[in-house]
Amino acid sequence: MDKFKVYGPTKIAGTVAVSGAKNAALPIMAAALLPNGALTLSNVPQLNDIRTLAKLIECLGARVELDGNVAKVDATAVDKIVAPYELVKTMRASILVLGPLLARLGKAEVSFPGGCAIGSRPVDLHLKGFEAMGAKIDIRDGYIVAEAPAQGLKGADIHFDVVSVGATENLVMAATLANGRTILRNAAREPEVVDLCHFLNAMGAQVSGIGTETLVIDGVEALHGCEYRVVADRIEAGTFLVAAAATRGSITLLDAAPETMDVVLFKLREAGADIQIDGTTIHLTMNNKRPKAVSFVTAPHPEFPTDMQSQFLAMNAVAEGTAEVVETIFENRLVAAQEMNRMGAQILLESNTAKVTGVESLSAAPVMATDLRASASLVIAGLLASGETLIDRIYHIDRGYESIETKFAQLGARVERIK
Ligand SMILES: CC(=O)N[C@H]1[C@@H](OP(=O)(O)OP(=O)(O)OC[C@H]2O[C@@H](n3ccc(=O)[nH]c3=O)[C@H](O)[C@@H]2O)O[C@H](CO)[C@@H](O)[C@@H]1O
Ligand SMILES: C=C(OP(=O)(O)O)C(=O)O
Repeated sequence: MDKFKVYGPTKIAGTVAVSGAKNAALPIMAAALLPNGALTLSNVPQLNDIRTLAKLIECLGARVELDGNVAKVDATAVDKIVAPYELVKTMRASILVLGPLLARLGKAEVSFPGGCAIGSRPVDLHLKGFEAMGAKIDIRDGYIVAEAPAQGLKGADIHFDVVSVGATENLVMAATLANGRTILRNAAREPEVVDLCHFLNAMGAQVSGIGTETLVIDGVEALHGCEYRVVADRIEAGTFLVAAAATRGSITLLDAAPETMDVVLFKLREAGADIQIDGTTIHLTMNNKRPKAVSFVTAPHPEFPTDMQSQFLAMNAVAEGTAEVVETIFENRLVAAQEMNRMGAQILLESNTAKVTGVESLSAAPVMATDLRASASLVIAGLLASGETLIDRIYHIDRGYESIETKFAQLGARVERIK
């Protein structure tokens, strides 16, 4: 299993380009099962999760070509309905083939998904939504076995009890080819959901209310191929900005989507960062100052994203003052705190709250990455610590960050992969 050796302390300084968003590219590739005709997707990040999803849609009968950051997909011949455990187990987003398969072929058998161990992550909202559209759902041998009525899924008025990115995505995809109108209430408004909806419309779908909590989808007969560019990754961008802020450094991010990052930019400014935005370029400098501790509560978009919580925890660990970080989305997502404490941080965990008292500096220790963003936060902690921090289980990072060690090298930091 690969490890990272991070050399610290170091200060981030330099320019780096932001990749396409993993969490937009994944649903978009699942939605690529919907149309008759060829698709060309650009700005697709080169990640293990993308390769896994490519394999998954290939095994359902799609033709997929991954070439650098371009994915060509032709799902005209899709005819298989089983998404097998071996592919689905590593990745949460695999559940997103369920909606497109049901809409396109009227049947699907999808293994229960894996993904980061950040909580129990049920899929009840997805299944309830499909049932409201007329599907029959059974659970057999660890698989979700779903079947649409003979005449196809029917439009429905669905209210989500909890805001769910995945359930919104799955249902919006299924609704594009359903009979009649579907209304999704209390829908997720994350930029990745917005990007998926724009992609669906580029293929001829009729989705309105995009970016609001009520999505209205009028089913169409068929979707067609198109060319589409995936939105920039706001979480990758945020991760590099926090690394710069925590290390009292400066950074220029190219190809970013600052309009998707309001609350993160706001919190970084509260921490003392000087941030300038020029189109898709973001400049941040700390003017060599220590960051100030910032408190926040994670919640669905447009509130503070849970996927940025651990990185801010690392910054708070060395910030001036104290902060309270409350995680409301996933019950097991503050685990990086314990690893940071082993590096000298002072973080007190009480249920879903982390109370952080900033210390002057951290010291290197062997640590274990337990999920994707926790891993990224441990890299940031490693940059802050004096000595060589060895991070185990970095396969999580490879699921979600394109060439992270190369990008850190461009920023003057030494993050070495040990095979
Ligand atoms: C591949 C992808 O895009 N992953 C993102 C997606 O995950 P994912 O789509 O899994 O997250 P959801 O938005 O669905 O989860 C939000 C909350 O709803 C709960 N829930 C969800 C579905 C369901 O059927 N029942 C239920 O109770 C979850 O347990 C969680 O507490 O959104 C999360 C929240 O922004 C992000 O952290 C993940 O990075
Ligand atoms: C939790 C994440 O990913 P996944 O939903 O794929 O586990 C993430 O991107 O931070």
